[in-house]
Amino acid sequence: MNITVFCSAYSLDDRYSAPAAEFARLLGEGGHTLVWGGSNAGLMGLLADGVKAAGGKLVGILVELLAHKAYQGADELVMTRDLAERKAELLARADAVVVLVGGLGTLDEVTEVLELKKHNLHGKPVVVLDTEGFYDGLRTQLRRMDEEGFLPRPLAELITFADTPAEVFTHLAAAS
Ligand SMILES: C/C(=C\CNc1ncnc2c1ncn2[C@@H]1O[C@H](COP(=O)(O)O)[C@@H](O)[C@H]1O)CO
Repeated sequence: MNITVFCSAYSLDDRYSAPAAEFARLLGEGGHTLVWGGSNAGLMGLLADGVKAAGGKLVGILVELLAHKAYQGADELVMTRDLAERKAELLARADAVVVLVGGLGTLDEVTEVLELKKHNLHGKPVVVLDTEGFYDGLRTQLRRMDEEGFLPRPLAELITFADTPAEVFTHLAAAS
């Protein structure tokens, strides 16, 4: 399975990096391919190192403006002209999307994927690994949208949340 992952470009403490490393190991050992932003920065680099060490493949979708942060050792690197083109490519290459902890870049990516799914422009599973309750706020906001009529279809059809790396793969298996 090609699994597109959105996550932080910053180095984070063990609370966040250990579950990301565990997720990377499971992805690689499962024989999956990591599709990601193609950077060696922070959690993105840790993720790629972990997938590679566990025998998985790496497909990096880079953007010209961040080419100097390219991960060395990917199986394939795709250069895109701008962030919009990169987001489209990250989704086009995915069988499923997984979201790890991250900042504005990650939030932008997952929001776009959900908006496209809302309009039935794709039907790919989207699973959030909610490490340390990092996404409690997002969960609350999305639930409120669901309960108060801001979504055209049930939230559960758009996104699922997992508490552990292993649970992410349980959700992905159930969706495929
Ligand atoms: C942090 C530094 C450079 C950032 N380099 C990036 N390289 C590749 N992809 C990136 C980078 N920054 C953001 N992205 C994309 O957004 C997500 C991470 O953003 P966040 O704001 O950290 O959550 C990630 O999924 C990428 O696709 C300087 O060292």
